[in-house]
Amino acid sequence: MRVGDRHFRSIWLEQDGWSVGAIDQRRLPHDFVTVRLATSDAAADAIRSMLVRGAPLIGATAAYGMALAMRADPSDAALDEVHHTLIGTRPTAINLRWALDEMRTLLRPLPPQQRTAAAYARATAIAEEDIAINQGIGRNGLELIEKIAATKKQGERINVLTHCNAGWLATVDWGTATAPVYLAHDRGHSIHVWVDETRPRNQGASLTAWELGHHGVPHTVIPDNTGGHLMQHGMVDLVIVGTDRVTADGDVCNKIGTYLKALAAYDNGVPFYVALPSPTIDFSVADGVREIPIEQRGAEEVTHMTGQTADGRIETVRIVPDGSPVANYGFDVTPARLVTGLITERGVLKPDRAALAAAFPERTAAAAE
Ligand SMILES: CSC[C@H]1O[C@H](OP(=O)(O)O)[C@H](O)[C@@H]1O
Repeated sequence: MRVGDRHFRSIWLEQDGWSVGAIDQRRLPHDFVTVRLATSDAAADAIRSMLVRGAPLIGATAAYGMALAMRADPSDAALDEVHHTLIGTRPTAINLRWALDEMRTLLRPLPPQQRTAAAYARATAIAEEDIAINQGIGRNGLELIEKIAATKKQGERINVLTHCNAGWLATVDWGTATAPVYLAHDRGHSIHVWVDETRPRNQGASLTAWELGHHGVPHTVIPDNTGGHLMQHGMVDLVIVGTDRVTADGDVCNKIGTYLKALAAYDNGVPFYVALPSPTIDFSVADGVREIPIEQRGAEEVTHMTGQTADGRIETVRIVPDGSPVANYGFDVTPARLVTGLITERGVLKPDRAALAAAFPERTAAAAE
């Protein structure tokens, strides 16, 4: 998407045809820095450190990581080792496992000498597919926004609330939750986004606000605890969030705090939508609260904050007393009963097994094998 007068994706194949470029999202919003990943270990470190983050993007990065590994050593042992290394980087987003299993299923039967070219072709296809899927999500979500626009006076603002970053930075391009917003804005609708800052890593304040600002979308950054108040006062027309894993029964795992937004939305009759590409559906699990592994990240993400001083220096400061214990759960699960609809590339679906199976029969067949 747009960064000033240039267009970027979140990940790309470099001119050399084999190394991988990515935006260092840890440096945003203060510095726009790109990096070149030249080994599968560098790809794994990029995922672990959240240099790249967002369910679809870590899947695409892992796919390219396997291609980098095959370029270095296309043996069976190397294939198994890189699959094991990459799948262990982050446990919650199912896109990571989906992409790695796709790659291994493709590569395993091939003679080693054919694996590198096949790996790069499939990794590139996964990235291109993500863009096309997100454009489909955008079109299907736009219909929801335009239905709301039709109930408002000419030019009256449509207010969307989102949590964390499910924007183009969380995918290869366009984003999931933001794709309908970008399309609505580009079509001239008066759309505004309440952006949850999303403690502790502040993906909303640092990434979603940065994205929307570069695209010219009106937005307001709010502390995480504000959404319920806004909904009580009729200031939110709909909530659209992303997700890291949706179960066969429609439970939604997403950034910590999403469940609380869903409860507030349910209590105030605000439509709560989740935007997702089909690789985010995990047909092998039903009960999200009990079956989805929730990543716990380091205490330093809670005890410290990083920001920019008035004279432009980047500083990290402690905000929690030394010695105070910390819990840092990265995700939570919103039960399907709190979800109004799932915005997918194949339409807006009810959050239930029958709707998901009907929309994606090929995925349910594969899960049954
Ligand atoms: C389009 S999926 C984005 C999803 O991923 C984020 O998690 P993280 O920033 O930790 O990778 C968050 O849960 C977003 O909703």
